[in-house]
Amino acid sequence: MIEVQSLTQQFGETTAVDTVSLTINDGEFVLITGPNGSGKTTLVRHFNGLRTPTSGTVQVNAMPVSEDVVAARTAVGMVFQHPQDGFVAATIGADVAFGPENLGLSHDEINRRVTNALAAVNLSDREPDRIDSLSGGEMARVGIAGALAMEPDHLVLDEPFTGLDEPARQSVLEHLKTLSERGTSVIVVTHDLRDLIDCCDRVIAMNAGAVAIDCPSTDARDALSDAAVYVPPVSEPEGESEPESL
Ligand SMILES: Nc1ncnc2c1ncn2[C@@H]1O[C@H](COP(=O)(O)OP(=O)(O)OP(=O)(O)O)[C@@H](O)[C@H]1O
Repeated sequence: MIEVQSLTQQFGETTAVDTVSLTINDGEFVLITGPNGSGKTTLVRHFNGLRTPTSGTVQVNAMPVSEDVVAARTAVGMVFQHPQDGFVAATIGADVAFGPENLGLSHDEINRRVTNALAAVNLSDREPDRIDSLSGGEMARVGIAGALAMEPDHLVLDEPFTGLDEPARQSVLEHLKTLSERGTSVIVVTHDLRDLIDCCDRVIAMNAGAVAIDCPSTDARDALSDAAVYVPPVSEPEGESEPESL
């Protein structure tokens, strides 16, 4: 469980996160949406201690993040945009294996995790390929695979679908649904609600650092439409979405 209590993050005059309290239960699939600059990324960076709160607390699995950042980083996997900044190895296979290797797992277990993670992002059998030969979308998929291979209790993905083609998007989405059904909390920060809204359990919309909407996914279309957030229909082709506003 991730519990956020009265979390505030100030950057100079800017209040990026404003007194946010929320709980994310094990196995919940949560979308966090909202306009640019509404505080989504700053909020989720607190889930594994990448930021220090101005005030308030975050607890992961009942342990304050500030008291055990290592435990929080083990429990909460993060996938950010620009994964190339975090690559540590020359090939896809070596990079995805790097995290599990550091957990001291057996060779067979590492292989199992790498194989599953690469299958989830449609990169099966690409272990030997050099990272520096990949396209942007392929790099994004390797970044996701690296986090999946860690099999964290909670998985946070910030705009994970940017640059992914539709088969890769569907494959990752299916994998995230399965993870959540098996008890992993999945938290996706996105502007691209499309079919995600029908796959998740809950939608949180932020505005000006605060939680503006927090509702079950079944109520989300009405709630977001009342708040003037544009939700494209499921069948709408890519590229025809209008920007959302809140
Ligand atoms: N390191 C920082 N230093 C100063 N201001 C920051 C920093 N990080 C974020 N901010 C500010 O905090 C506010 C919230 O930013 P944040 O990136 O959390 O929003 P977001 O909802 O994730 O936006 P986007 O949809 O554009 O990714 C913005 O006004 C941003 O400029």
